[in-house]
Amino acid sequence: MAKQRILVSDPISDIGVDLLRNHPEIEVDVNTGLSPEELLKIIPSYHGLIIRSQTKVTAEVLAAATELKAVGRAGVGVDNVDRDAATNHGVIVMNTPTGNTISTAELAFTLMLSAARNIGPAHAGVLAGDFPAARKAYKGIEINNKRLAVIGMGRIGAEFAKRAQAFGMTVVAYDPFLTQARADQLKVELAESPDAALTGADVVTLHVPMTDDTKHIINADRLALMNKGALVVNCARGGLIDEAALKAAIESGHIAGCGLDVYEDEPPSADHPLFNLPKHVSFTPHLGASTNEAQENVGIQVAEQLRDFLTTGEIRNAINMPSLDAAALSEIGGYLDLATSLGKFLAKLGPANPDSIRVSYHGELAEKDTSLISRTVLTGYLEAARPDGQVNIVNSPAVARDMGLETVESTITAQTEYAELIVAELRKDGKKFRVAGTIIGQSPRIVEIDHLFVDTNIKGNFLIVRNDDRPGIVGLVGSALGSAGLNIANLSLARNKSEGNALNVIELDTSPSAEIVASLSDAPGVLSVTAIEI
Ligand SMILES: NC(=O)C1=CN([C@@H]2O[C@H](COP(=O)(O)OP(=O)(O)OC[C@H]3O[C@@H](n4cnc5c(N)ncnc54)[C@H](O)[C@@H]3O)[C@@H](O)[C@H]2O)C=CC1
Ligand SMILES: O=C(O)C(=O)COP(=O)(O)O
Repeated sequence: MAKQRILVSDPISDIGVDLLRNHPEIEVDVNTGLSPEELLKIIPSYHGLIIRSQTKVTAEVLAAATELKAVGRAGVGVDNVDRDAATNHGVIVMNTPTGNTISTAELAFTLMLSAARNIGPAHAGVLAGDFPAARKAYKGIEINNKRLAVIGMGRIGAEFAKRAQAFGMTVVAYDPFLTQARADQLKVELAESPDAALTGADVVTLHVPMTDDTKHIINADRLALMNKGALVVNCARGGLIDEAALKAAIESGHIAGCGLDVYEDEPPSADHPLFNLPKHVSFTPHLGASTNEAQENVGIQVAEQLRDFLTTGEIRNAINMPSLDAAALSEIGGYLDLATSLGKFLAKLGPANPDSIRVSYHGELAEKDTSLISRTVLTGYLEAARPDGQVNIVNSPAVARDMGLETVESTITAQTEYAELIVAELRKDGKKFRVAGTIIGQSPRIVEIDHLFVDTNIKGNFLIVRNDDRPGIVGLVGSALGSAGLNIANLSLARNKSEGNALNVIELDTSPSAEIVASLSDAPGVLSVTAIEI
């Protein structure tokens, strides 16, 4: 295998970089602080890209990244990656969701306390020699017995809530994906809307991803619902807050102040409107994940994830693919080659312009997570149409969707004569065409083509011959192949008695020429000949 080249374009821990450097199949370049133009220029030669929040992985970068297979985000937020473009280009995007949870929760909590107690302005006052003036100016707010609204009760939100409860706050959460059971476990009140959470709140802290739905989730109307003298804390993403509305609410005296780690535009300019407020403000430069511990965690995790994906195909923490850890990969890995082959057989033998592609599972396989096998069948099918590497397991569902091809997966526990069976089927205008395969011993086999039982390898040069079911035709085909110097490695015959025809799956040592395929097609009694190379 040629070496996999990884570019690390934002600073990650040395331990993570060394882990990649020490792998014999990986070559790593650390090149941080690149301009967008510089990144565009060098990205075409890399298979993997490791980033934090600075590097913008735009549609333009992804279009230029012709060899790129994976982007690894050492951290949580992937709003700096054009996820749809990545998926369309077949690039997997992974993050490291757990490594910086505690650090970020701790910083957000610190920002709340700092804003409440004027730590920033008071510190500056002491250093400026204004001790008595600072003592007078910076009377604070207690958080004990106050009502905290947490918007987004995921990993960081939950850690913040635990700390707040320990400090005597009552907690209300708005998170449409939070179950009542989890809310009960966390001992938090569950609000039905952001408005309900904010009404009567003394502090709000934000822990949601930045999406079209969450942009400006904190606006003038919602700030007005909070209690007078409330605080706003944001350690998630700047765009969650309408900063102009926040500034106006603080200036009006309704909101006391804010603790912010993130800004609508980063880096913010020195004359950012919120920076000239006199008190109850605390600002940090996007430091949530910047601790020794968090950086070591996410640096190691991202390096391991990228290494494993590029060298073994294991998928962890992907945001545009189902994940597949080593255990699951070893459980279904053997079926992936079979799945590719089923897809390719469908493409060559099935009807043109089908309406849908279906994959169904019989036997024990029906109880496993088969989503990657189904994707692989689909990918094998679509690769036949786009053999230039444009389709892979990441983008095949999107490609199918764009083509209007419906994809269906089903599991059928009814037994077949095989312990496990994968059936891949194309449907068009109500008509069905199917190919089925299984693993016999250690060996994946195609065992059925269009309801006729065969037994053949999944890879090789195949000639699929349909002919009248009468004497002499197999001999005729065999001698024609022999005269063309083509050696038969395996032959599987099936007959369709009711229709009076037969199917031969002939495996050859070398691929047949177009001329021999054409001349066999014209032979008497031969109905069709298809060459498939897998
Ligand atoms: N300042 C910094 O350096 C850091 C910032 N972050 C940011 O913190 C945020 C949260 O991170 P985690 O807690 O690890 O993520 P998470 O995925 O564990 O939690 C996010 C929560 O938001 C909820 N959610 C999604 N859409 C929502 C909506 N429309 N309204 C309300 N809730 C919604 C989800 O159900 C989930 O529970 C992310 O945006 C991440 O980018 C994370 C780490 C460091
Ligand atoms: O993990 C996140 O979402 C963060 O915002 C951390 O960003 P950073 O890796 O410090 O650039």
